[in-house]
Amino acid sequence: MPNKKQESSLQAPYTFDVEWEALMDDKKFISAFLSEILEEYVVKQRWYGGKSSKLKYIELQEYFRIQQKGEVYYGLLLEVNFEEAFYQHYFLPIAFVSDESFAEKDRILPLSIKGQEGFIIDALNLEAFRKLVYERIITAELNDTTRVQYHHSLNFNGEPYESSKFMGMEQSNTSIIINGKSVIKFFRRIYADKNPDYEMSRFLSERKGYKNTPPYQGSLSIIDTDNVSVTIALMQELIPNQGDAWDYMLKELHKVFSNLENKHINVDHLPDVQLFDRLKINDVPPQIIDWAGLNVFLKLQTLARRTAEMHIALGSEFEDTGFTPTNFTGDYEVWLKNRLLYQFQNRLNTVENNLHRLKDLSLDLAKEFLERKNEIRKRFVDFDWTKLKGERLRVHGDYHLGQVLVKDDDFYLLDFEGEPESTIRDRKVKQPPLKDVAGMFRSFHYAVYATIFNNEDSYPYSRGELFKAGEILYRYFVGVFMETYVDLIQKQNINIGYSQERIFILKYCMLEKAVYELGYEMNSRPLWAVIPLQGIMSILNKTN
Ligand SMILES: Nc1ncnc2c1ncn2[C@@H]1O[C@H](COP(=O)(O)OP(=O)(O)O)[C@@H](O)[C@H]1O
Ligand SMILES: O=P(O)(O)O[C@H]1O[C@H](CO)[C@@H](O[C@H]2O[C@H](CO)[C@@H](O)[C@H](O)[C@H]2O)[C@H](O)[C@H]1O
Repeated sequence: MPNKKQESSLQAPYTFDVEWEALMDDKKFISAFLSEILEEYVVKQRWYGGKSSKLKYIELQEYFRIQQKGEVYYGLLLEVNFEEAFYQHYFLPIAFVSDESFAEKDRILPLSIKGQEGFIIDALNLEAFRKLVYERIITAELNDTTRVQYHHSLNFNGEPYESSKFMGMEQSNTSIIINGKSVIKFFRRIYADKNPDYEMSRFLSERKGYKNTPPYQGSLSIIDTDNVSVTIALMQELIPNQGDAWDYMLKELHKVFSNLENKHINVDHLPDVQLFDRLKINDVPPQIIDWAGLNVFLKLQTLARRTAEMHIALGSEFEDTGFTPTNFTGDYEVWLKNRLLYQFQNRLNTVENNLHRLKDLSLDLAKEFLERKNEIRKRFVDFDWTKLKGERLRVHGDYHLGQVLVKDDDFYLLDFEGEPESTIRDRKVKQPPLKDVAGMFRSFHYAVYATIFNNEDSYPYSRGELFKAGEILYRYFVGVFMETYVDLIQKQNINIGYSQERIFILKYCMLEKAVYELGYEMNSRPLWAVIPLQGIMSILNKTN
């Protein structure tokens, strides 16, 4: 493939004799802007997901105008090409400002156009831009047939714009809070399709009236040159909250582990239970309730109820083929195995190449992971669709405690974009709903081990005892969640399979998730790789 990197042609001070409205048609500007300016700018952004690969060149895939009453901004769709022979698309909205005080952050380029000095900046920094997008959404025509399409839900009457600010959370997209009541999430990584977050948000809240996700309010999408609708932004109601369920769980677990000492608990005397056994609260032994407290189990029941209700809504569609439930098939089996074996090979390579970055327990577990590769591979191959009687549905796809907001005594489910590594098509494939449940169980396991590793010194127990107590607690969490989830979903006639099928799918999906997580952690926070490694071994070592 020819290297498209352009020769340097843009000289500071960057001066152009065209209006801002015509700048994007200036080929000299475009080629220099992409190769000299954006290549440096993009790689430094929090939202840029190509940091572990080598950028080759950037192309402008397309651009569109975001405009109102003579006020013009450009939405750029950038195609970032990598030396490793793949590419990613990113959305970057740009504005030209002549007042330096508007260009304090995310300044991309100083330039002079038609004698007017100023800066190109990321338009999201500009209140006028955020206001414009909000106003265009709330005043959108019902059937917008233009290329840049704004949409608002008929359930939503947008109030006049008053204020906006960045959400300010650690996130891979960029969310803006409007009037303290709405959130507009501008997707940064763009796929040539409707974003699953948009599709699921609209389907669940607008079409099915599911209450425990932020109601869909509106969106911005473009019709690209191939006539495909590409989601650029999603607007939802802001849910006032007390943080996410991950932080909530870590606080609860710290109390539970501290109780080991406070309540003089001998870990060897804690009653145990089989993983996946269904438990009503009354089935949880008094010693366990005394140790962990009743509240956390009640909360898990609520979370299980909200999860089941989400799947009941997702399984109740009979018209829109993107959502209608379906069965297991041979094609699904081939797709699944190909994907998982490819992912597993990638994880083996990542671990092999990064062993030098691991030590102590991580290193021991990573070596065991490599030694047991054939056993793991066999588990992935051991999937026979003819034995499975349950349904497949559209699912959350990346369900974990960090995707759940805590509000009073209830939970709200967020971020239906799916696993960041999967292709957009793979994210829309219907899956057993237990895949989400398995994701949540992995998250419980994560939270248990994160609590132990974060606070080990403050619990006067050996690591072996803490692991043992943690695994027991985890099994009770799983059991209580299972009982509420399975009971509710079966009452609503969603077929998640017979008892052995359910356990098979949960184990299969948990191994899949833990292997996925191993790659995620090795790439983003290697110190955490010990948690999925511990999870993989705990799944492999379970005999039943
Ligand atoms: N509608 C909402 N109401 C309240 N907080 C929200 C809402 N949407 C997102 N958030 C907050 O922003 C964070 C990031 O949102 P998320 O959709 O997960 O973005 P990303 O896809 O960029 O990770 C969430 O964890 C949550 O704390
Ligand atoms: O929230 P994202 O959609 O970006 O999901 C990615 O990042 C998650 C971490 O923030 C990662 O989740 C893993 O770590 C969580 C604790 O931080 C834990 O609760 C999850 O169970 C575990 O999978 C997720 O896998 C990744 O896709």
